[in-house]
Amino acid sequence: MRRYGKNPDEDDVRIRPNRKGNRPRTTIRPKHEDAAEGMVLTVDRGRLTVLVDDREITAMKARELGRKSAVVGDQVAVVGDLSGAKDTLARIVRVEERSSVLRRTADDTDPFERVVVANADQLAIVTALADPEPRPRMIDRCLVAAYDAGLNPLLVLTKSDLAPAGPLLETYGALDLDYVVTNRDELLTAGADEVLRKLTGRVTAFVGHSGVGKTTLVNALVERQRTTGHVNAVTGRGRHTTTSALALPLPGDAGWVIDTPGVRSFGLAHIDPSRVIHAFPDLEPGTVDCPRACSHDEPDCALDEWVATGHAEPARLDSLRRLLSTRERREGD
Ligand SMILES: Nc1nc2c(ncn2[C@@H]2O[C@H](COP(=O)(O)OP(=O)(O)OP(=O)(O)O)[C@@H](O)[C@H]2O)c(=O)[nH]1
Ligand SMILES: [Zn+2]
Repeated sequence: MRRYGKNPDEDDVRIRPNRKGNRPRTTIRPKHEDAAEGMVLTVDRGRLTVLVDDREITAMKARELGRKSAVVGDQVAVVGDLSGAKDTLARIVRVEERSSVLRRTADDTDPFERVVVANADQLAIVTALADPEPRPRMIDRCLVAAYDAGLNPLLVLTKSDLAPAGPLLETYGALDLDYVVTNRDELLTAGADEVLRKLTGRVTAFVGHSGVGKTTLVNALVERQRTTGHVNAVTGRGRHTTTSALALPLPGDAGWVIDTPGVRSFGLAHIDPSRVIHAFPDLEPGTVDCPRACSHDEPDCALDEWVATGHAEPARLDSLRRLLSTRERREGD
């Protein structure tokens, strides 16, 4: 089930005045200076849905982009028919520089490494507290992917009616993670405000295994828009067509949720330990005395001394080492 808010037949799209209308034209980009900027909402076999102002436009890559791909979350420049009318097709002539990339490494079922989402700043790791049982290995892998990509990890623990969150949170205590605990009844009666607070002002990519309640949660987050009257053009099209990620706006321009169906965990072969350690500012300075290309889990690693001399908590080093060791495990662990 993937429902998300809007009835595709509703024709209630509110067009806002062009917020960028008075932006001075730049002379730095002589080509396509008339291009409009937009955000990629979803990708379906070469057709991209791009939000330009408040219009959903179908576009394809211009030939000049070559092999460069545009993914969900990308800011792109589009030219051509930008009306968003049926059967029109605009062209993407430029993909703007990305502030972050969330990658998926090649695995058995998909031989290509891909960028899954661009420009996210948070990764929501959706895990049920029971049914299905939490899989700490999977959470660890997602954490490593988040740290590697420079995204803030957010643990979203669902189905709190079935089991307490305490034991799982204890496992991650040393990481001082952002988290939120929720369940379906609460979402349906009290609303999703508590979760929304963690998403406000951010672009959050959601990952989670099948059955953890991700759809229930995302629906609750997006559903509210109907009742608040903030209508968006995003959710009508392309919803059921694709396994691509899908960007959904939060009510009141509060941020974006990017659902990533089919991305249940991350292959981690591409991950560079030094980028992961960057997420451990208390440990990072201790690595200056490490041997070159230290795995940080070897006898000469300087982090043992760093912790022994009281610069950081031993539990933090344990957590870091546990995370780094997940790189050797297979996807699906
Ligand atoms: N007990 C309980 N069940 C829940 C809760 N949230 C969702 N469920 C049930 O768990 C099942 C999976 O929920 P979904 O929201 O479809 O989960 P999903 O992660 O999107 O799973 P897929 O649709 O398979 O990708 C459904 O039967 C839901 O009714 C909850 O908070 N508590
Ligand atoms: Zn080291």
